[in-house]
Amino acid sequence: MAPHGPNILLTGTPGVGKSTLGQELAERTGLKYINIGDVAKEGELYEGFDDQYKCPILNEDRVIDELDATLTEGGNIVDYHGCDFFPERWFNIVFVLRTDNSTLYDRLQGRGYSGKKLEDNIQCEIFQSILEEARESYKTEIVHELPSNTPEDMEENLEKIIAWIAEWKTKQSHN
Ligand SMILES: Nc1ncnc2c1ncn2[C@@H]1O[C@H](COP(=O)(O)OP(=O)(O)O)[C@@H](O)[C@H]1O
Repeated sequence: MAPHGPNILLTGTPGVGKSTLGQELAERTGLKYINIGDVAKEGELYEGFDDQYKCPILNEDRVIDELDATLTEGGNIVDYHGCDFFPERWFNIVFVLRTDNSTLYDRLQGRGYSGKKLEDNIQCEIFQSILEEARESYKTEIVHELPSNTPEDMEENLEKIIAWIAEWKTKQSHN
């Protein structure tokens, strides 16, 4: 039995609610919440700067090296707006959060996004780019979409994931 619990990936376009859900889920389950953006910032795991988006470029290999031991142990909730560079073996389940365009637009504007950055993120959601990325990177049966528009959605998502964790643990104890 894996004593630390499963590894869960929360992914989706920026602003869909990954960190809000992930932090609350960690509080309720005792799993460890890992925000890839924060890990990169703390360890300065970057390789250059993106002039168009005015943000540093993630050094994906260094992020993987930094987290591999923790993820191999299990019991983590990982939050990132991308999913194709993580080792497939890291995750037991992948949730792709989805938000309606107008709601996402308001959230990103509220966060100070504007111009091309705002439009590109809305397009990313319209084209369901992250959902496709997840389906290409993991077994489709472990990839699940979750609506993330309202506080009620968030509560339902929490309950759904907590129920899944309980089921996962039961299965582990029978192995
Ligand atoms: N299910 C939800 N219903 C309403 N507001 C939400 C929901 N999920 C997130 N939010 C709000 O949307 C904003 C972006 O959420 P955040 O968790 O930072 O997104 P992400 O981590 O995906 O970038 C925050 O202001 C948060 O309070």
